[in-house]
Amino acid sequence: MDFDTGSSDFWVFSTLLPSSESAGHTLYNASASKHSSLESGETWSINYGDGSGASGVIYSDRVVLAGVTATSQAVEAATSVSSAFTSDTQNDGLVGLAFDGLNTASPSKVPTFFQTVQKSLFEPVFASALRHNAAGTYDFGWIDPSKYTGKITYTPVSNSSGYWEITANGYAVGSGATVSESLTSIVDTGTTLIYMPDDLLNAYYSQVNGSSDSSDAGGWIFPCDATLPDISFEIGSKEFTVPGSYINYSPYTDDTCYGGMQSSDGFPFNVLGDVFIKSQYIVWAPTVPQMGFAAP
Ligand SMILES: O[C@H]1CN[C@@H](c2nc(-c3ccc(C(F)(F)F)cc3)no2)C1
Repeated sequence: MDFDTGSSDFWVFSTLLPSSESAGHTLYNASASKHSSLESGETWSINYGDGSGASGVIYSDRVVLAGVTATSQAVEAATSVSSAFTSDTQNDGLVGLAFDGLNTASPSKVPTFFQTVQKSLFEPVFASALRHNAAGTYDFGWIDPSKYTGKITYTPVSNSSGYWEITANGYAVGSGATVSESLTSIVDTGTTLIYMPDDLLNAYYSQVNGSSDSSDAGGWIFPCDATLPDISFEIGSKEFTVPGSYINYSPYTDDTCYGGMQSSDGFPFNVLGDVFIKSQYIVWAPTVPQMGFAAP
């Protein structure tokens, strides 16, 4: 399952899909499930930032995820998925972890898995400990002191948009001075890269010899052997640093690489995606709402 703090639908590949769309996936079969019942009249249809999407009907069923049991969870069963989902055979559905506003169920919205279980948890929080080039973890219901160092710094979340939206107060490139700039950003585990304004990108990539904003590549590229400075974001009163090596996202040509931080120009907000999220231990507390950040 793909855990996505940028959406609020809990959906799964199902036996209701045509086999051309479900080949290679593990399928939810409501009719073979002891506790399932159709939520008649309820449908859902979602589109993601990259244009992919899925739609279907809704059952309630007993769901166990990460050892946490939802005795009656709205399970959005796909009857149609876009080709990108069919091709991503590592993924049999999405666990939306954002707020109500983004749920696509109609005519009535349905709760996310976390909304269903949060009252039963030791603490109504979940925490992400994603890692660079290594498996990460999500914890539900508790904060694991073995996964972070120092103090957790909390910052308020604005959830009126349905997203985990925070405002960073500035940034620093490498060991440079902090530039004060209000950066309204969503923190989205389902988005891979960091997306920030052009002035920040120019300040950053100007420190990378041979970098350029390439229309062919669709963003900033640089020589793969370039030394990349760290980028720090000021959240609350503290700096949270992404190691420069995380900004070397992927090879573009034999010797040029594509940046893990690209332009948010034209977006309704900036995005702190996985390139940022995996540099921190993050506590997600929807009942406040607030988020906590600590170095891993
Ligand atoms: O919409 C925003 C909400 N969070 C971001 C997000 N995007 C996806 C996604 C997952 C899998 C695929 C596919 F398998 F390749 F199709 C595509 C998109 N999951 O979260 C963007």
